[in-house]
This record gives sequence, C-alpha cells and structure tokens, in this order.
Amino acid sequence: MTPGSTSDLTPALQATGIHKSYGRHPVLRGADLTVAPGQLVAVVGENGAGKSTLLKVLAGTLPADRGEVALSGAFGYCPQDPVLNGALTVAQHLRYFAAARRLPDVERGHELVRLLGYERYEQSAAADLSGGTRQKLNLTLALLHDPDVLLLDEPYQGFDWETYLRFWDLVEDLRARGKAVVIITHLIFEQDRFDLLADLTDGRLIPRTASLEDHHVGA
Ligand SMILES: Nc1ncnc2c1ncn2[C@@H]1O[C@H](COP(=O)(O)OP(=O)(O)OP(=O)(O)O)[C@@H](O)[C@H]1O
Repeated sequence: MTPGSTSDLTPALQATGIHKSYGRHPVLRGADLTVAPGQLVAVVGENGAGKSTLLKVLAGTLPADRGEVALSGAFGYCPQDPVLNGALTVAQHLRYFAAARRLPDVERGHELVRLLGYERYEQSAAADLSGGTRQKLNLTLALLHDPDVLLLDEPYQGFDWETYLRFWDLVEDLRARGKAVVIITHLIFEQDRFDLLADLTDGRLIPRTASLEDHHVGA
C-alpha cells in the first residue's frame, strides 16, 4: 500500500486534537489519527505513553478534555482488562451480548468461538477460564456485531501460538471486508503486518507507514 492511497475514502475513524490529562498530568496533547476502511493501524509507544488512554477516548469510555472523534459505522472495543461477569458462562455471555446488540442470533459468536478454538469452554463460567481464554471471550464480544471499526488494546495477551496465528487470520478477514482495525501492540517484530504505525510520543501520534520499511538494524 502506498502512503496516502486510502486518503480518498471517507475515514472510518478520525480523531483530531485529542487532549487528556489525569489531574495535572497531561497524557494526550493533541493526538490526531485517521483510519480508512480496511486499514490496519498499530499504536505503539513506551509503557505509560498513553496508548490505553487514547483507545478509551476513541471508544468513548473516557471523555477527552479537548478534541473530536468521528466514527463511521459501528465500532467494537476490546479493552486490556476483560469486562466479563464471572458467574456467567461463555454461552451466556454470547447470548446476553447478542441481545444487547439486538442481533437476530448468536451465529457469529459461535463462529468466533470456533475460530479462536475454545468451543470446549462454552459451558464454563468466566470465573473458571484461564487468562488467555478470558481474553478470547473478550475479543469475541468485541467482534460479535461485526463492527466497522475495531479498537483492540493488546488483544493477544496470553494467547498461545496457535491462537495467535488464528487471531491474525481473523484480522486479515476483517480487513479484507473493509473493516478498520486499530491495535495497541508492543510486538516490534509484527510491525510489517500493519499499514501504518502510529507512534505515541509526548502525547501525539507520529505516523510512520510500515511500507517505508526503515530498517533499524541491531539493538
Ligand atoms: N485513571 C487514571 N488516573 C490517573 N492516571 C492514570 C490513569 N490511567 C492512566 N494513568 C496514567 O496515564 C499515563 C498513561 O497511561 P496508559 O495506561 O494510557 O499508558 P499505556 O501507553 O497504555 O501504557 P502500557 O504500555 O504500560 O499499557 C500513565 O502515566 C498512567 O499512570
């Protein structure tokens, strides 16, 4: 993909001049991000740079002090900490979230459970699941309504290798169907997978197109 090749499309997500402080601690200081349909964007940056804060603002779970976020279509948000009810089974989570989203059935939910390979836990309570399996359910719930824009905060934490590969197959399928995907990642070696790397530094996002391939040898 060449830089700017998607610029003619209406953005799936456009964030402009996002500012956010916690008390006197400024975290976001004018962050801008534009994501086109079908684009896969990595948000990278050091620990504490404000990546999760940014995603919460984009998802609307945390109000910005200043700035604007425009999303076209439905969005799905997968936070870093799974928001599950420990007493409910996987199948119950699927049913309740499908009902909350007014979906006609839970077919997509079962399909995602199969794709992520945890069918055998469908009748298990969330409290009894391993960390990786809880994360699979978290991801499933974010994808349940087949959103147009996906915001994923380190979604593959705790995944085994097989699941990790399945995750990328899933992302490729979403992207091929024109979904915009924004992923917070620490995995430097995965950066070639992305159309754009958005580096969060000093409260701003500095875009780098992955296709430009600035080879940092060593370190
Ligand atoms: N609710 C909060 N109240 C006060 N400070 C917070 C709050 N949430 C985050 N912070 C602070 O804001 C800064 C950015 O945190 P954030 O979690 O967004 O960073 P991050 O880039 O996602 O970090 P990591 O890579 O470690 O996950 C950190 O200094 C953090 O301590």
